[in-house]
Amino acid sequence: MNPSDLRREYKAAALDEDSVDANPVAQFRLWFEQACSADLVEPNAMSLSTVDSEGRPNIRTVLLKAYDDRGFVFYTNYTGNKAEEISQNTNVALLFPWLPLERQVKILGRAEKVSTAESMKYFLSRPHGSRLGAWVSNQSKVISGRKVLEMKLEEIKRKFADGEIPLPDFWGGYRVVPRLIEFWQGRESRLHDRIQFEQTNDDQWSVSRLAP
Ligand SMILES: Cc1cc2nc3c(=O)[nH]c(=O)nc-3n(C[C@H](O)[C@H](O)[C@H](O)COP(=O)(O)O)c2cc1C
Repeated sequence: MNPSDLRREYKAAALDEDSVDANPVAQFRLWFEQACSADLVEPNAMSLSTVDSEGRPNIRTVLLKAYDDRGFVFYTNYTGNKAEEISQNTNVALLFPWLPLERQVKILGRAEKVSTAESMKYFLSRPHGSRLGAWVSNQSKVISGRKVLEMKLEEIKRKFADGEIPLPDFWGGYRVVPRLIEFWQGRESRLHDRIQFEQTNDDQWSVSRLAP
């Protein structure tokens, strides 16, 4: 298939300054609920972009696990590449590609670790296998083969055979505190709607429409 032959008009919906919620987190909630109701695969999947110490970007998918006016939370290993990059530069970007709804949401902000209590609460809510998995994976490190993971899993199972699986001290959440949130709704003839919220100095949100 030639990618230049792939073409589709976006006609599903519109977004304008009058109908958008004045609070971008409330607007996010509306679209997130619609993404969940539309049965999208992993509606909470988002691309997370970081930069390394030399300003080179990196990207990967993570899962949104909580959000409110304070920001957008995901969980990960605190020793992997993304954590290393965040420790050097807290500026990150998130992107939700809700393509069947002809929508994307972009969030720019600063990543900060959530409290241990918050990570603990989430960790204990995870299924048994996921809790074991957090202990097994030395995230982002080169390993000689899958066997390494399987052997480590057996070791960890033996170690915690008699009780609860505790929160590893190298695992937890980050909250992305937003300074900019953009809602993109596809429209006909590529004249898409882009409504951008930007944080002002007095903690308010200023709203603008951007050209597509
Ligand atoms: C659908 C999907 C969901 C994912 N969710 C997470 C997640 O919530 N946390 C995480 O650490 N990695 C998650 N991953 C794996 C990451 O994309 C990535 O491979 C991993 O975090 C290592 O990234 P890093 O080496 O840049 O630190 C997910 C991958 C996919 C495809």
